[in-house]
Amino acid sequence: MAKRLKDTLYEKIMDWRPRTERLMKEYGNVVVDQVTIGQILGGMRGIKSLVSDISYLDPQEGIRYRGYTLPEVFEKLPKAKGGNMPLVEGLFYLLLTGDMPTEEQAAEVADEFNKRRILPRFIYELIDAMPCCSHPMTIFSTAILTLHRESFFTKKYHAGISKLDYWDPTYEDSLNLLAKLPEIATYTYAKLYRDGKRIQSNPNLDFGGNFAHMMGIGKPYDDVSRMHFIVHADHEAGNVSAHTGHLVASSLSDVYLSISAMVNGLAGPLHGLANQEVLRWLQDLMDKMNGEVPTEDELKQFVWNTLNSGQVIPGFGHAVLRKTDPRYMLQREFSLKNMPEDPLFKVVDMLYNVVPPILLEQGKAKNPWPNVDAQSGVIQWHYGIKEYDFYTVLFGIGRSIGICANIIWDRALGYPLERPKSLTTAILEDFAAGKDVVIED
Ligand SMILES: CC(=O)SCCNC(=O)CCNC(=O)[C@H](O)C(C)(C)COP(=O)(O)OP(=O)(O)OC[C@H]1O[C@@H](n2cnc3c(N)ncnc32)[C@H](O)[C@@H]1OP(=O)(O)O
Ligand SMILES: O=C([O-])CC(=O)C(=O)O
Repeated sequence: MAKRLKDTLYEKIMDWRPRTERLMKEYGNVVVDQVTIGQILGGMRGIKSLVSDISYLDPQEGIRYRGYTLPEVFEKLPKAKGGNMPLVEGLFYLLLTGDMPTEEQAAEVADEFNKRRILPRFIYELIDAMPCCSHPMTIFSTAILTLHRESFFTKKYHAGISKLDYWDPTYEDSLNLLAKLPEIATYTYAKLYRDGKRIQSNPNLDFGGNFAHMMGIGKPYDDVSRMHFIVHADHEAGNVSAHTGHLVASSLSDVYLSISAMVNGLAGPLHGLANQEVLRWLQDLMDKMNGEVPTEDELKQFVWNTLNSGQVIPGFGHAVLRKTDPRYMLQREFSLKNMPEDPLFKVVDMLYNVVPPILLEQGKAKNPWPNVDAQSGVIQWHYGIKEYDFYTVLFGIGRSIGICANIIWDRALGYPLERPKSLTTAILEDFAAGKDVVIED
């Protein structure tokens, strides 16, 4: 019998703690980076000031989860029965422990999720009570926030638990929350777009398979869901959603408060919501073309019109990446294999060639290449989810997996309250003038 996940995690935590403690005690004064006025005013781009061992983003290569590139993750994780894609449960095991799980280890996570997936009645009532025009992300975030009253961490904290044990109830909260997300999302979808007609969850299915089942969409949507959740799980610690989750958790807000906050960050159009924006923008284009696939010249004109009206091209550019996003490539390969004749995919594929030279010619974007959001929505559209407002909820489910793993480790390693120092414009002007500015730490 393999060791239980929680025991494995505990051992890893005990091994890791001395590394962090030693860095802090013996090397706390080693300089890693310097900060310029441009960075302070420019959204802190490039400042090396966060730590996460769950994933690492190389500007050229893209994301690695626990050292594995995405193709390696997809190749090595245990696959779902009757599907071609890996189990989301296995990904959670990998992100949490750094070990590639066996089938048995992934099955243990599936079992844990299954035991915890039932939603309290008040969440259904809450979703039912939301105004009909609410954005699905608002409902998703509110439902997660409302689950806060279930927090095991908060109860333990009030009971006086030791700091060294914070990770344990955080782990329990994380599993309890992750297990419930597919039900929250699919109930929201049914309520908003299917007159409340929901499909009950099937405890015999895996996370992705059950999600597809509750959405009422047949194969290969189970694999599409698994791929989607895995691809979106983590993108190191500085992106808006991950950073928000970490920041809020740093005040010892529990996982429900932290994940609800991270979902709100994800819901912005420069971040996760860009996948919805891509579809909105493409639909606008298709309307103008009366449903016909545009010619390359028409597409170029549409891209220029968007730029000339002062808007961004959704799904292109990135704050860190300087090459085409491997998450884009992975989904593109899936599309070429499974839906090459989809008219919308054909336009997305044309954009792949058309947009980068235009962004280069415009000369503003540091990265003219497509990101994950340029490809994810068109796959959902192809398999029948045309309500693109819903797409970022799917992103949110995936991202919660990575951020819960991050928050558990934040607690395990005792990362403190996050509180950088802010300055005034006048102080920056003094720095700019070369004055001898002294600011007490
Ligand atoms: C999951 C994700 O979050 S992936 C990103 C999803 N977001 C999008 O796809 C939205 C479109 N892309 C963008 O707006 C940007 O590329 C971002 C927000 C992702 C990154 O922003 P930054 O790090 O500031 O990008 P960068 O340094 O290249 O920006 C420089 C200039 O190029 C512009 N630019 C960057 N990308 C684009 C784009 N896709 N279309 C038009 N202009 C762009 C910026 O708006 C900025 O203009 P400004 O000087 O007038 O302010
Ligand atoms: O890394 C970023 O800034 C944005 C992104 O692609 C993500 O969070 O998935």
